[in-house]
Amino acid sequence: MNILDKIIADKRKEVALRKQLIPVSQLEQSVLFDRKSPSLAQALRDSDTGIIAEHKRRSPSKQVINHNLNVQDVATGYESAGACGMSVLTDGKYFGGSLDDLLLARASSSFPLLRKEFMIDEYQILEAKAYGADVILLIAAVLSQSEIKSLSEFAKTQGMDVLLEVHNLEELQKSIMPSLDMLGVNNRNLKTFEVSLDISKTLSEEIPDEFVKVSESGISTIEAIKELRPFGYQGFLIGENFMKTDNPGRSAEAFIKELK
Ligand SMILES: O=P(O)(O)OC[C@@H](O)[C@@H](O)c1c[nH]c2ccccc12
Repeated sequence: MNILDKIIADKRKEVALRKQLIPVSQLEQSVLFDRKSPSLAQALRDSDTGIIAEHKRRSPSKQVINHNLNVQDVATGYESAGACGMSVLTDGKYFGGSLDDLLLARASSSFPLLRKEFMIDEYQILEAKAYGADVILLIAAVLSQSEIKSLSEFAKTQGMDVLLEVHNLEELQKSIMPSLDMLGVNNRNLKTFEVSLDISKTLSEEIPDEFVKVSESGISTIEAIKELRPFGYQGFLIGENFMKTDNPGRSAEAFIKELK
């Protein structure tokens, strides 16, 4: 079993239990449920920098990134740095995150928040909303075409933006559909952890113009972004490069300033 299969097997068990613990009717009572979600896709279109900054304590590829931070400070820092939005890892076992991280980020910011999670069930979309997210991620490597369709259409009925992530042409071709807002190319292979920006470059021409193009992972320099922009990318998802520092907000601020 590769790591991605393991993550999904664990996630199925987790979601089954969560559904029993907190029924949908209770999620819908969240005061955050009736918020109007700001659009990340629109923020990226309107931006001249396009940074989506991530909160990630650890990952299967890097055991420890940073365990000393407070997610509220990170959210405040990213927002005042001028990031278009923030991605919050909510998976506990592999990434050290939680739904509470999302809630705490929401409590101290008002920019678009992406729930970074392995989504396999509509229930998780309602959870995302109840805990303050505006955007969901769908990963083509772990979903069928019909799952992508039903989950993305459901998210749209909830007023949320959808970022669909691919890593190769086959995943991209099965995924293109009108219920997506952004297409993300993950430069990291989630099965082998190999990173190459060339993936973003080669897949870019296959992404129709109506979607906002996002390049994800392994971005640590201004040069990388300048290299990717001519391929049509308007969004850049950056985690480790900010999170490995003592003050991710300040690191993001310096990065964004230099990019302008
Ligand atoms: O830390 P990086 O290399 O800047 O990467 C951020 C983000 O792209 C990465 O965390 C990510 C992209 N797709 C994912 C799917 C699940 C978990 C994590 C991810």
